[in-house]
Amino acid sequence: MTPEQIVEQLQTLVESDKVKTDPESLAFYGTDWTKVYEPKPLAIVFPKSIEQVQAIVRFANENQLALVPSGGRTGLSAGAVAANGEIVVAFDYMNKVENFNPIDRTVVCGPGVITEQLQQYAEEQGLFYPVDFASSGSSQIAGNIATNAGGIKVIRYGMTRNWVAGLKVVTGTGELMDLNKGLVKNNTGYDFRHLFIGSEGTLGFIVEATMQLTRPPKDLTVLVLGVPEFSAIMDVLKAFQEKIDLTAFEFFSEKALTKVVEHSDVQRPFESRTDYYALIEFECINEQVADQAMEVFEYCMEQGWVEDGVMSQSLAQLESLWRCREDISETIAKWTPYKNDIAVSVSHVPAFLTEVEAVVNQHYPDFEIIWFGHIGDGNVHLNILKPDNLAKEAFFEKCSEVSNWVFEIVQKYQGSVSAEHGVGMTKRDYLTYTRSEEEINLMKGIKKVFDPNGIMNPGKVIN
Ligand SMILES: O=C(O)CC[C@@H](O)C(=O)O
Ligand SMILES: [Zn+2]
Repeated sequence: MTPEQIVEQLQTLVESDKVKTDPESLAFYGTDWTKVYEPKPLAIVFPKSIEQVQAIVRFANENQLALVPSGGRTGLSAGAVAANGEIVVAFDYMNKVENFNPIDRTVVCGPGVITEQLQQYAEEQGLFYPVDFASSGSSQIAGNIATNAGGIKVIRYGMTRNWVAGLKVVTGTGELMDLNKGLVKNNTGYDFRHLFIGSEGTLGFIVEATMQLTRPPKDLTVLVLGVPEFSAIMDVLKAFQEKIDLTAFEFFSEKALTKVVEHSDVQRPFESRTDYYALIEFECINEQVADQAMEVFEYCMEQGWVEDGVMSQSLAQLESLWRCREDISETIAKWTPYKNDIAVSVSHVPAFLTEVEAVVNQHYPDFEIIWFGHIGDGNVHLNILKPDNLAKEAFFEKCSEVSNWVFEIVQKYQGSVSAEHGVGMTKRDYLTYTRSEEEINLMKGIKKVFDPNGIMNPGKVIN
C-alpha cells in the first residue's frame, strides 16, 4: 500500500478532516519532550470513539502498519515518538470526564483527558485526584496510565497505578477488553489492568479509564530547609517521617535553584545559601502538628543537618516555595540538558549520588550537574547542562558514555534505570541493567499475546 492509499483508507475510518499529514502536524504530534529524535510519522489520526480506535487498529493489523499512541507528549523517554513512518493515533478528541459516582468516588475518563482537567473535576466534587507533576496542564490521563506516571506526591499517594479502578483497552488485534470495571476487590486471577499500566502503548491502546478519587488534603504546609551536606537530607527525612505523615519530600541543589531564580520571578526561599535544599509538605491539620514540625525542624538545626529554613504561612507562599522545585525542569530546558531519571533504595541515594558525581567530574570536569527530584522515593533526576562551546551532537555522544557509567552504578545498587519516566526508546537498550534476561524474554512473550503482529508502538520498551 502506498502512503497515499493508507491516508485515503484512514479517512474512511475516522472523519476525513481528522487525518493530518501537513508538516506542522507531523512535527508536532510525532515527538515528545525528549527532542532527541527527528519526528517522521506518516500521518496523524484523531479518533473520536472507541469503535474508531478499533477500526484503526484492525486496519493497521491487517496491513502490518505501525501505530504510535499520542497523549500530551510530555514524556521524557521518547515513548510517544514516531520516527519511522508510523501512524500516530492522537486522543485529543476523546477527552470527556463523565459518570462520576459519589459513593464509589470514581469517575470515567476518556484517554485524552488532561491531568489538570481531572484534578479540577475532582475538586468540583469536593474530592481530589492526587497524582501531580509539573506537566499536569498538558499530560493526558491515558499517557499517565501507559507510563504509570509518578510525580511529586508519590510518597503519600503512590503512582498512577494506585488510582486506576478500571480500564478499557483495545489490544493489538483490535479487541476491546473491559478490565476490572471499577471494582475494589476482584481476586479472579491475573489482573490484566496492571499489565497495561506502564506498558507504554506496546500491548494496546487505553481507550477509557475509571479513576479513583479521594478526600482532599487539609491545610497543606510546606517547609523548605537549607541542607549543607547531601547525606544529611536522609537524616532530615527520617526525623520528619518518624513524627509526621508527609505528602511530599523533595530536594534540589543550589545550582538548580540559582537557575530558577535567575530565569524567572521565583524568589529564593531565604537569603542564606546551602548546597542542597529539602522541600517537605504535610497536612498541618492542628496546632499539635505545627508544633511537632517546628520541633523536628529545631532538632535538625541542633544536629547541624539544617542551616536555615522557612515554613509557608499562606497558600501563596506555599505555591511560590513549590515553584523553586517544580520550575527546575522547564527552566533548564534551554541548556539542552542530558537527562536521566533513576531510582535506588532511599538509603542508597547519598552513596549513589556521590559516585555519579565523582565519575562525571573525573571525565568531564566542565559539565554542570543539576540534581533534583523525589528523594523521599529514592528517585533522583540527573541533568547535565550542555556547555556553550560544545555542539549538541558532540555533547550527546559524551553523554552516552555518562549513561553507561551511571547505569553501572545503578546496577551496583540494584536500582532502576527509569524511576518514573518510563523506558520508551531512550532507556530500551539499558533495560538489562535493571531487569533480568528472563524477565525481558517474558515481556516479549506477553507482547506477542496482545500484539501478535508487533504493530503497537514498535521499538519502545523492548525490541
Ligand atoms: O526534567 C527532569 O529531569 C524531571 C522532570 C520531572 O519528572 C520532575 O520531577 O520535575
Ligand atoms: Zn520527576
